[in-house]
Amino acid sequence: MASSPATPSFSMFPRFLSFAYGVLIIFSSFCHCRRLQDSSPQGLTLDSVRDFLTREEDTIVFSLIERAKYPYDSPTYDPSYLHGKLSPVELFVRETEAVQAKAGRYQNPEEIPFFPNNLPLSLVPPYKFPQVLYPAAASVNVTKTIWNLYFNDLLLLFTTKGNDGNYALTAASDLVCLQALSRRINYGRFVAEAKYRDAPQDYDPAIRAQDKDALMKLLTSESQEEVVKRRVEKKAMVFGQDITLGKNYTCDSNGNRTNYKVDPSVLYRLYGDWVIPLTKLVEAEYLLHRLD
Ligand SMILES: O=C(O)C(=O)C[C@]1(C(=O)O)C=C[C@@H](O)C=C1
Repeated sequence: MASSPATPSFSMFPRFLSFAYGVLIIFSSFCHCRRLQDSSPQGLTLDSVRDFLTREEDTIVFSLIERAKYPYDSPTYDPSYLHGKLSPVELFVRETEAVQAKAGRYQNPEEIPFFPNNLPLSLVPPYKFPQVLYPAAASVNVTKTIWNLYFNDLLLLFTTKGNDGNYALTAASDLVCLQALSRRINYGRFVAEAKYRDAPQDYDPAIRAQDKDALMKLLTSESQEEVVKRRVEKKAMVFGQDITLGKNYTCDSNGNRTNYKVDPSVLYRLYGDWVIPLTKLVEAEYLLHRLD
């Protein structure tokens, strides 16, 4: 029996709907990709990367304040304590990084593990983080230096002597400090990329000559460094003071409070001697590969 003229167009309707839906999906994902492509180059400016570094200061200051709740707790750093090759802190960091890798932490190019070998794959669906770094330079990092610096020098400057048995808590606090420092310092890759995009003509000759000293000079802003050191010292004063309802805090002869949880001068020194120089080193090493 011949079908009525209305029947074929009715049966086409679901196919038309799925076709329209398909077009809509393709169009919306195209718009999404365009947004990512559009936003990344414009979003990466010297102001935006400096905003990121400023916000990271809060995380660093708070993480040191948290670690300072516990004494040094030397068994945390002693491999013989576990009768093996790893100290409790190294065991803690390796195991935590494995869990965080599964949860997708290292999909974000801002995050770099301390022990990248043999990490499990992420179990979460990939997220399209904007890829703003130059691929040949993106893997530059100084995590090993940060690790050694933290345990050999920094920790002793802001923890009290002693042992209260809280080794898991000290190791957990150490990892938060390490991750905050690493994120800040290795963000030098993004700072360098922003500076390079601003004025490639200034950097290209030094990159071609592989002249690290010249790059260091170009990257340095002494006035900005002073602002950063003073601000982080002030944050240590504000975040690390005891909050009381009465005026029962201790003061020095100038009337300044003295009972901070982490000595603000340690923060000034940490930034002046290590954080800023290492960030600059990352910036320079990144740029050395910017034309590879
Ligand atoms: O803000 C910049 O221009 C940076 O490169 C960052 C930074 C820093 O680590 O805080 C590093 C080098 C400059 O001399 C000033 C500051």
